[in-house]
Amino acid sequence: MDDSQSSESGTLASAVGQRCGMIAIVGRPNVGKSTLLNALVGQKISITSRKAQTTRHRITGIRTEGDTQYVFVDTPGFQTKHQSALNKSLNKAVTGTVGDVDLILFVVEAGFFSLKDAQVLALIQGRAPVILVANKLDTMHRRSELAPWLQGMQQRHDFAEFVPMSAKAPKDVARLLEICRNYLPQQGWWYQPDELTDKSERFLAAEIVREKLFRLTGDELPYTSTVMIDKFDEEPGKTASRMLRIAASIIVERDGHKAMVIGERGERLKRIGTEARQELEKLMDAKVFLELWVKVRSGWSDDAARLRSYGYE
Ligand SMILES: Nc1nc2c(ncn2[C@@H]2O[C@H](COP(=O)(O)OP(=O)(O)OP(=O)(O)O)[C@@H](O)[C@H]2O)c(=O)[nH]1
Repeated sequence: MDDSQSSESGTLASAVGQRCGMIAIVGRPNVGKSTLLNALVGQKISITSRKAQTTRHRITGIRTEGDTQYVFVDTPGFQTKHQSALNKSLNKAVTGTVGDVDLILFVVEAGFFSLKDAQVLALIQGRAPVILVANKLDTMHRRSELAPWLQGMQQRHDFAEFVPMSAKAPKDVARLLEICRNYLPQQGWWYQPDELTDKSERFLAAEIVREKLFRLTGDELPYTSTVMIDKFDEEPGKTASRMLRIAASIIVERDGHKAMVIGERGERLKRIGTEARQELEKLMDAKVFLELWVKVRSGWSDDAARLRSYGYE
């Protein structure tokens, strides 16, 4: 057997028996989508909060377990308007392969079904198989009401399965993962098995800067503006805590947008940097040094506007 043959069969051999597919997690705000996603992926990759609507963007998490690679999408009400560069590129990679998701986890609170839940359910009719995840089971006081409630739910949609559970109970999460596996096609993995480590933090850094950028500029800034992470280095710390050096570029279309982002005497950019740094430190449990640049896409003139936001400010 010559070299080319052996490497080819090596690739095939590695894909045999593998499963891989895309799973969308949908539901109205506050039902626990982010909590579930984090638990399924096994790492904090999505921002959770008691406040509704904290998930602004689609964040994809990848979990590789045994023979299966699960690619998760967190989609608040199928919002597509504020898509990040990350998600666009991930989506491109993924849609090229499958066209659509393989499985939808429709998350509701066990025992409840509101108009908002119905609106989300209407969006997913006729798509991939849908599993009803009846989350927050731990908060349901009368368990005897579960069976009739589930029966009522079956009238609303031809759900593939019902999974009453709590996203906060690891055993429930492991069971859900096993169930999901059955819906993923047999095909080779799209990502490295260890993907979702440094990279996801890098992605997350861009998401957070982006979130602060849009929140602090209001509706003024066009959504064509993007954030790119130029540097994401972990420094070997002298102390036990981690130390991250992150440099990011906010890329805008026009000089006028650049001025808008920078604000008067650099105030707005400074605030974006400070708020992003504080949140990153909390999420990544690290001391963060964040450097932000504002660049105009045409020409990439990165002359002015640099902000250093040091951890010891
Ligand atoms: N008791 C209990 N609380 C849960 C469970 N899952 C999530 N929560 C809580 O519900 C709240 C909302 O959870 P999130 O994961 O942020 O909800 P979300 O659906 O992502 O919300 P949006 O980002 O607004 O779309 C948080 O306070 C979670 O801690 C659960 O199984 N049991």
